[in-house]
Amino acid sequence: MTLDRFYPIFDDVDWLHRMLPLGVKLVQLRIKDQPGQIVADQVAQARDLCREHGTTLIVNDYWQAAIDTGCDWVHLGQEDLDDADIAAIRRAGIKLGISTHDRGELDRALALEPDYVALGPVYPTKLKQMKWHRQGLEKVSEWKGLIGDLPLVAIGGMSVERAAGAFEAGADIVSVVTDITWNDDPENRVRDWLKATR
Ligand SMILES: Cc1ncc(COP(=O)(O)OP(=O)(O)O)c(N)n1
Ligand SMILES: Cc1ncsc1CCOP(=O)(O)O
Ligand SMILES: [Mg+2]
Repeated sequence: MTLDRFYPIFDDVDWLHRMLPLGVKLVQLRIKDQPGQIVADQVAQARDLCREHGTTLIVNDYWQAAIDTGCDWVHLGQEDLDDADIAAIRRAGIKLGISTHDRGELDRALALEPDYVALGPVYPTKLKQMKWHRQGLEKVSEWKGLIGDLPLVAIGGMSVERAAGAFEAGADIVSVVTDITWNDDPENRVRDWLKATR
């Protein structure tokens, strides 16, 4: 299993309807602050759409919805791990990506045998307030040295222009939100990302 190098994140399945036809092959559905039924509907729609397009879907946070709808991947942060039933996720055959920000978190993640590790924010992010301001490319290289063959996702303040540097530093995959969703022409930005990561 090889994940695509371009890993955009969207907060609603409407974005997937727009972006998957352009050739996105790896995507995260990151829903926040929605009632359970909306989450379940969105995840089920995203699953079907991703199957149609041959795209790998990663469900953020909502691991139970991912199990219930037969999804293949979830992404969990450190706080999500406090409540998640990792054994149930694994019993369902679901693969797992985990966020990390420091060595303690990386050790905790590695003990769970994740299918990828994410490091962020590589650059400052405008998406959300975080305890960490900027990890830098040096930390991307350090993380790659520590995790070896396990795929490393670089996230936080990433842009088309910054992607090559992250790959050179050791990232296998670059993940991005606002460089696309806050762009005046998100479709065109995705086309640029696809060119830069193929
Ligand atoms: C690829 C990727 N990396 C990191 C995150 C952040 O996850 P988390 O720390 O749980 O924060 P939220 O995204 O849930 O706010 C991610 N979603 N994806
Ligand atoms: C969810 C998350 N986790 C670490 S950085 C980040 C935000 C990424 O958003 P952007 O690509 O807009 O900086
Ligand atoms: Mg989370």
